[in-house]
Amino acid sequence: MSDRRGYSRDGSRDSRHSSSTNYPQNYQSSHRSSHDSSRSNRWENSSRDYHHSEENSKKNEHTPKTENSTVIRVSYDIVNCLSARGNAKVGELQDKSGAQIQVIHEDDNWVDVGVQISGQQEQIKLAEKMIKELNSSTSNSNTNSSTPYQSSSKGDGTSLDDWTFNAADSGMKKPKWENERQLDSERWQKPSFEPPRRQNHVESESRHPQPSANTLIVKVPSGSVGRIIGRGGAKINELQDQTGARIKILKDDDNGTEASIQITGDVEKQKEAERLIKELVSTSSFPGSGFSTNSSQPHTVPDQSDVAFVDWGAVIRDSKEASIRRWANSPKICKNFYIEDPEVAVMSREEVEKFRLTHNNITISHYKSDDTRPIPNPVMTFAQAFAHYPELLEAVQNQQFKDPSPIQCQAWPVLLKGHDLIGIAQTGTGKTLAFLLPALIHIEGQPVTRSERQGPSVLIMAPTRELAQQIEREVAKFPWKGIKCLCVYGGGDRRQQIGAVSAGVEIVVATPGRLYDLMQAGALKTSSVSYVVLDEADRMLDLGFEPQIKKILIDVRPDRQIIMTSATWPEGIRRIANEYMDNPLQVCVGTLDLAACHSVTQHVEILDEEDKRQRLLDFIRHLDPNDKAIVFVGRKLVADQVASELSLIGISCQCIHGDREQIDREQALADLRNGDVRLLIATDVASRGIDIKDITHILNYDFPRHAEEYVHRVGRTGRAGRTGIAISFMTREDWSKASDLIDILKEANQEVPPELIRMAERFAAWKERKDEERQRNAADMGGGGGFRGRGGGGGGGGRGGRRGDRDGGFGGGFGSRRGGFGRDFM
Ligand SMILES: Nc1ncnc2c1ncn2[C@@H]1O[C@H](COP(=O)(O)OP(=O)(O)OP(=O)(O)O)[C@@H](O)[C@H]1O
Repeated sequence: MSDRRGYSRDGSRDSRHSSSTNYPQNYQSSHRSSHDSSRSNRWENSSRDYHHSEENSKKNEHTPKTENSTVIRVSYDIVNCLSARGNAKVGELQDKSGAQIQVIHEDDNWVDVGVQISGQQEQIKLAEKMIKELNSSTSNSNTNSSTPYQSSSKGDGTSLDDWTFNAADSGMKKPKWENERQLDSERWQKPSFEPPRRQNHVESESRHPQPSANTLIVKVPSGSVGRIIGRGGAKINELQDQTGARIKILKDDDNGTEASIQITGDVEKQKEAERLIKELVSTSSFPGSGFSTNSSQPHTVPDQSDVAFVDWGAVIRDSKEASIRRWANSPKICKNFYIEDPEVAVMSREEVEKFRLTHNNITISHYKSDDTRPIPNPVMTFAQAFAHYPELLEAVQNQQFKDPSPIQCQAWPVLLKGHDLIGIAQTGTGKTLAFLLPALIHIEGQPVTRSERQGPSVLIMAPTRELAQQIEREVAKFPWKGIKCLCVYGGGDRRQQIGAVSAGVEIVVATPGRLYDLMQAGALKTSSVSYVVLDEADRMLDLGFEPQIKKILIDVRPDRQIIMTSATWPEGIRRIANEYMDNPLQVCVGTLDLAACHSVTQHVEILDEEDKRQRLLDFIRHLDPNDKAIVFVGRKLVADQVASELSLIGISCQCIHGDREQIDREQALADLRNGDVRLLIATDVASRGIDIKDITHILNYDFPRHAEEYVHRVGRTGRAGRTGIAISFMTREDWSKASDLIDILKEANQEVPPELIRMAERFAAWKERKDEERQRNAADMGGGGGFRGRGGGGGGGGRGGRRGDRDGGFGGGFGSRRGGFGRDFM
């Protein structure tokens, strides 16, 4: 009988292995994660626990636990706390409670925020209790602060100290290897529910003011508080980063018209923060945005009429001029190396349009409307781009590529002409080579000889170590003129990296954090850098690298050439483009909407959480021995659990996530690349850029939090013109993501399961009901205006132009994607 849930290579479901209960040979060895004895102990221990948990699950067979979901409403203070440091607290609470916790950001609600908790009843209860504790720890520190936490379910008042015991007593699975972790990490120590470090710091300062930590209290209209906090705390974090002061929302006044903002730090920082807050409040559409200050320190704070508003336009102009002055005496650089091939030059307009259309609809446009420079025609062959660099052409031809990919056809003329470029093309379509070959020519063509330069000429920034290493590997495929490339990333040997930089390299590929670190230490000089690439720029912003990127770019000469590439182009990244690029040309292949690679067949399965494990086994069972698959999960803990459980039943696999040692992460990818294992369990640390050509299947075991991540995960298969299959498990907790997924499936002409459509409809109806309820509540409160009133003009800001930025949609996780969202889940 056919197993209707099997998938064949061409994407159709088949029954090839339905009668077999054995796993393919390749999946029968043990889990290859061990490089040291402690780790192998860990897997041995987990083996015992796995069997133990199997016994438990057998015992529980007749008392199935149902997945539930509840939504509680919490204040922005709590959300700040939850989402700070890349949602560290959410990850921690999820790990501890076993529940899924998701903040539901609503566009037009500045009053409070819904937090959805899903899982087993006891998990929900536990998570709720912990959030509640979090709430009280936050509100305790906010003297006189009211407690805006409301919950639809009751807490029993058990203290957190009890929780450690409750977790064990509740029968929650806690394998031995996790206990082992308890010894060397704080993860399983008695839970501490302090707010993240920065907030903590504020609190301790406010309780015990120190001479250097001055405190300034600023009054603002209550209705403007939401704007100061920003979505998920994004604005307040930005203000803190920008000024160095610590900012805390204290409370409403008695009649709810004013709120107090506490600013801590030295006087200059306070003033700067106050000025920015004032500007923010004054530019809001809140009527009568009064503003008052009251400081515990002797410095006088002018009232509103005395404070001059900052002309940011002028500030930016000044800073640009200062930068030009700073670099005025630097040697000239050359950016235009383009000699247009005669065949390309004579292409008629119609021919150019036809070529672009038939090459996956290449579009190219000026990014800024007042830019009128001519747009170069695309090249059609490698020779048309590189005939003047025969050795480079030979290196390309050695790769046996048939033709340039569409992004390469159009990007090469643009980059060789010296323009800045925004390059958006589907996953696996050769974006790396698109920026790399012009980079090599740029390095070689500078007037200052390589030996006279003060450091590298090309900086390539990438969001993850693995992607940085992959780019380095791609560079190595094109040896030319002895150009050297170095990859630096956090987790690598810093001293060795410094030594290698000092020895002289032309290209540095780096993650922004380590790059900035080396620059700060004076080990890496950027005075000769004239070509900068931000690869997967949107992801770098998600991971909170924006401050480092900005600081790095300040230290690079302003007339440099900049390239940004990605398969997805959310709103946040446009800001960086506007700020740092010089009239870029934007090349887009395919649609600018989120689009998965069309050579991937996409399937969606709607199931219950508890059925996932079985379906995973079915999936593995139906793989061919030559297939290779990545199974994406949402959390590091789940990655470990799945990998260990598979290994225990004889299925060989590797595992990669952000908590693993760098050497293990590298080994995991190497094993998959070499075919030593054919199955990789991964978090989103592997969702971008990883280029392993023969990956045939992607399984989204946990559905991703953002539409962009869906597109990138799916893009690990079907690369460079191959085909692939992606299967996504969705549970009802993922209902907020259904609509965006439908759009992506439709765009790629994929089958849309009716169940998915119903899921999207149910979510839309729920959202509409909630909106109406909120409107009714606001009307009952007399139109808002108080702290808890509607913020008026503040709503809607920051909505991405891309679907993936929709809150309540894919972004239904934490809307604040800055400040390191992804990191703790990777
Ligand atoms: N013109 C080409 N023809 C065939 N293969 C190519 C061509 N250019 C690059 N490749 C290969 O295609 C693979 C994917 O390229 P690359 O990693 O640059 O894709 P990408 O667009 O950056 O994908 P992602 O968005 O997933 O990072 C690489 O192995 C690369 O060597």
